[in-house]
Amino acid sequence: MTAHRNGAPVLEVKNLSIRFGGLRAVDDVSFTVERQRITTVIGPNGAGKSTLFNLVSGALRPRDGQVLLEGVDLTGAPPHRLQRAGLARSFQITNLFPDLSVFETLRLASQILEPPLRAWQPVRRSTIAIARAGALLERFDLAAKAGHKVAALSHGEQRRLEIAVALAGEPKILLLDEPTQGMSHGDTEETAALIRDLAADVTVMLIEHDIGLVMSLSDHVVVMHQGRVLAEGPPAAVRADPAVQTAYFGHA
Ligand SMILES: Nc1ncnc2c1ncn2[C@@H]1O[C@H](COP(=O)(O)OP(=O)(O)OP(=O)(O)O)[C@@H](O)[C@H]1O
Repeated sequence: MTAHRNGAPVLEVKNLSIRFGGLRAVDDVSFTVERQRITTVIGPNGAGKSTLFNLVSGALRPRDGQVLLEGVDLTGAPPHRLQRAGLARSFQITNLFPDLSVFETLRLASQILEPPLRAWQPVRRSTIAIARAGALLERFDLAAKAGHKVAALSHGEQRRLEIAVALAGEPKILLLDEPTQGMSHGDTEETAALIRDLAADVTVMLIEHDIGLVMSLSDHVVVMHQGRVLAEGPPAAVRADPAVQTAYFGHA
């Protein structure tokens, strides 16, 4: 399977829908994520952004619609299968193990690159995973912290490590759920630069509330409102859209 299989986009979401009781949390949502572009999903609280991410990453099964990764229908596939197929997700809530070292965290995350029959061999022989962990330490400027426990890292370093963990398996698409949430201004700027840098290697799709960041970071913006796609397009065009002004910014 080549990276450019059939020339299909990295991710296609077609008519995706889910209901919680009577609530149409995601309602007939369709859009395309093109390769090596940063696509951002925005929308007011409760618009359905997290639910959409849960559907795309396999945490929830849709009632209707399809999720295609490079043209392959993976609708309803469990998260581990989507991960093997090249979809990685980094969570809003820090989900690192505080007592593991930074290096061990990255080596474990890179274990997916080892051939399946070698996955359970003694870890010192996991040469691919060890090499990948070393490269990630350099890339994410964490080499000086390799032996430190995750708990000893600053908030910004932990977020960098989370992104490194998500990239460890060399995914085709990386989903980031509010990557700058709770960060100081300095850490936000640093993370934005990191995401821009990442986009050269991997397609990025994110949920982000910081509208300044959305405007400066995104190639494509999808605006959700009440479970539906209200508008999509380049950031400036979306921001100027009167329907978006009303629904999202609270004025026309
Ligand atoms: N498991 C669930 N059961 C019932 N209702 C849910 C569930 N998950 C989400 N919802 C509801 O679905 C709607 C969409 O929620 P969702 O979390 O996807 O919105 P969001 O755009 O991510 O919001 P926020 O910006 O506040 O995170 C909301 O009304 C929410 O209360």
